[in-house]
Amino acid sequence: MQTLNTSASALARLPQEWRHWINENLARRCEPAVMAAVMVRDGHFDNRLAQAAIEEARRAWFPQLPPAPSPEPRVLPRIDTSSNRVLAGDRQVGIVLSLAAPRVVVVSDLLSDEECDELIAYSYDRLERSPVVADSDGKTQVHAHRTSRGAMLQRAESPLVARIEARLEALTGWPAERGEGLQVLRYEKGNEYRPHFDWFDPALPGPRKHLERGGQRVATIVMYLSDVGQGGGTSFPKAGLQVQPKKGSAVFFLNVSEFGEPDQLSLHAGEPVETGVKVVATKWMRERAYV
Ligand SMILES: O=C(O)CCC(=O)C(=O)O
Ligand SMILES: [Fe+2]
Repeated sequence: MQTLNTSASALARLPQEWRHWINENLARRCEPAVMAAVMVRDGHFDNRLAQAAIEEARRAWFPQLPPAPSPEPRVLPRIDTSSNRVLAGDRQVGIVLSLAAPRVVVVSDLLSDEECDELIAYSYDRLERSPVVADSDGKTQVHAHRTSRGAMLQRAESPLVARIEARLEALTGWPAERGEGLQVLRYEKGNEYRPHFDWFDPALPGPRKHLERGGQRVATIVMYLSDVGQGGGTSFPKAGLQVQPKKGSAVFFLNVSEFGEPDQLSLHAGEPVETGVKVVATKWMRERAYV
């Protein structure tokens, strides 16, 4: 990733072809936020730099266009990591690890063994090969990068599901309504979820469609419903961090920066399971109500 000093002229620091590209796209009335997303994805520029350069170009070349609203810090899901225990509604949860960037928190004792077993049994008959979102049209499709089987649950579809969602709401301060239903995933030997982002790329037509309903996926919590023999960790390659599944524990992470923009550091993977079976329940938290 190119991170350049944004205090001097951001525009002057860009390669000429990118200055041209900005000029052409401003002329086409392209949205600055989408332009910045393309620059991050294809030019590997820092988001701040891309935004500063686009705004500078607008002022210099297209003063008649309105300025892009300056990004403001967002209220995001958060877990209180000021002590080693936190009350999550009906249950005391342990804080095991807290990382600043990317923001990752590992918690223990989020679910009881009985709750884990009940959720596995409850969803077992509904498991189907897990899909990914296509870049072109946003439809879901199976892909070699994601080989687990999974079941998409509705919010509050059973008393157990509702209880877990209420606990997550208390833990993260994020209303259950601003989130998709739980997704139970089962990984058998060799199954994995290769490195990916949970955020939708606003620069791609398919994922962009998913932003219309509920906005960005701002945070994720992956709850481990089983232990696993070997392999199967949740890894964050850009942070050199790996979290090994432990029944009842969970890993929470933010997918966006404090300004709500896609965070490149949030890249993560479900490593291939070598022995045993890994079962998780993922909750994707959205910017707004997901209805
Ligand atoms: O299985 C894992 O450890 C990660 C799952 C994941 O990344 C997801 O469900 O988005
Ligand atoms: Fe993920």
